[in-house]
Amino acid sequence: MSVERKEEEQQTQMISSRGIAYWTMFPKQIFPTCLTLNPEPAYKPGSYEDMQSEFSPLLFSSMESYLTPFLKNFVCDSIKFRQMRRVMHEYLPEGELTRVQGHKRYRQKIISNYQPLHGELYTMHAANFFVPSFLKAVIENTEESFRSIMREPSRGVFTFEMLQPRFCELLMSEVENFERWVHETKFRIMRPNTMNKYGVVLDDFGLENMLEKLMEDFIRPISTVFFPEVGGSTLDSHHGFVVEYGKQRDLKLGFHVDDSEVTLNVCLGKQFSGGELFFRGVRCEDHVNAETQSEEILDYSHVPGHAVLHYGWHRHGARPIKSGHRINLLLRCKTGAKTTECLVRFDWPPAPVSLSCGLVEVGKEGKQPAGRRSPFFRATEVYRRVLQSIFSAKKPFSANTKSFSEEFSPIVCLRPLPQLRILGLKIAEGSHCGIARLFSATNWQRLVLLFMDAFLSLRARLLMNTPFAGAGTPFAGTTF
Ligand SMILES: O=C(O)CCC(=O)C(=O)O
Ligand SMILES: [Fe+2]
Repeated sequence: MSVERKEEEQQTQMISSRGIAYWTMFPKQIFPTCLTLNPEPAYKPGSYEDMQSEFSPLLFSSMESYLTPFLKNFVCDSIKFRQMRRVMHEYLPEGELTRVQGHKRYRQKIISNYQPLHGELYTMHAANFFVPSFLKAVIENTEESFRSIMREPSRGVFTFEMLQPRFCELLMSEVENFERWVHETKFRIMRPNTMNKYGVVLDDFGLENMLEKLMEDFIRPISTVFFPEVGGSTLDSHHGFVVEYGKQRDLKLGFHVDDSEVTLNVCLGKQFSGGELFFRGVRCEDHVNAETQSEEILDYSHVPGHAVLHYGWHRHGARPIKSGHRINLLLRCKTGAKTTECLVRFDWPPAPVSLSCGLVEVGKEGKQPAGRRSPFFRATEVYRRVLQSIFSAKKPFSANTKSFSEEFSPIVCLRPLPQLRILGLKIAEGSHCGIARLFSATNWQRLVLLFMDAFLSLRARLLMNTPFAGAGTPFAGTTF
């Protein structure tokens, strides 16, 4: 019996005991409409921790508020669970599930064979890991406390002392031990990214939970203050690894942007010269090669124990190392991977905006609530990702996202995905453009909800199974 079938039966049995088994037999027929346009803001979703699934329980919780009222009112969580799981499967990109499962097996294989050297690294011991000034600032958790330990040598690049020397030593020694094990067992490991031939992914050999804590309890509070516009307060997934430079290691790192909203880069050691980190301004994907303004130029020399925190889209690279050996801990943090909590509603007029570089800078003259910094919006990137996520599912049109505005504005209806429609979406026309955020989640991408354009009062949403409002009618039926 297939796993799926078996699971289905088990679930049916479980539900039968409550006398409503038949609901689960024909889920699609019974519930052709599963999700609604508007989540209920005050809705309290249930917990899906106990449900066996390939998806994160958080994903189910966050999706629950988008269920139709009919489904939401069901007392039986299994029914909701099944419906949501069905929708996720329907919209999951081909191969994604296989990839995720393959990586899970890869990690399990390492973790069940590799013997850690320093067990104390594997759970968060803040007092042992961080320098007191850093800890104090995070505990106080105010912009002032963070600024009191930080420098901002270039806009959006923050540097501060963070890790205790002993922690750095232990982590480097653990990495060395892991590499020894890899060498001895001839285990084929995946390197942190395509640019590094050396370095290891810390999440792959057991440090995932500790690094998740590092992101949640230490980096997210800081990002909430300094990187709100890219979802700093909702960072919910990370990629943690070390990079190594030196003789018989990587020598430098080319100019690039990270696949992250916010990146933490901390030097662990050891002795070295050269290898400076250089920054050249934040750009969206379409403009990564655009000119650099003089005020965007920053060269930074790494100091062991000291951290740099920056936008993932801040263009940067590392200069060649001249001597010695440099090891850095990298934590690339992303938002929206696990939950849709990042459905941030921009509640102030975002005007004026400019799309000259796809990087929308908002607010110089615009009104902003006190305490908010003038933010960047990676509008082009957001649109691209929204479209890509839709297109890659079924390829309804030739996915030339650049000509999106001519092709689809102002009303978009993705016919081959009849349930998915974006209405009233006006993109990148002239000098005005709304604020749009992609609230993606690994598997939730097909279900992208979204967007608003407060400036133009246009609303664009990705609709699920809701009636088409009719071409030419800006969708204005709802407000956030
Ligand atoms: O070597 C460094 O400090 C930069 C590393 C980096 O930017 C990366 O791995 O993405
Ligand atoms: Fe990087």
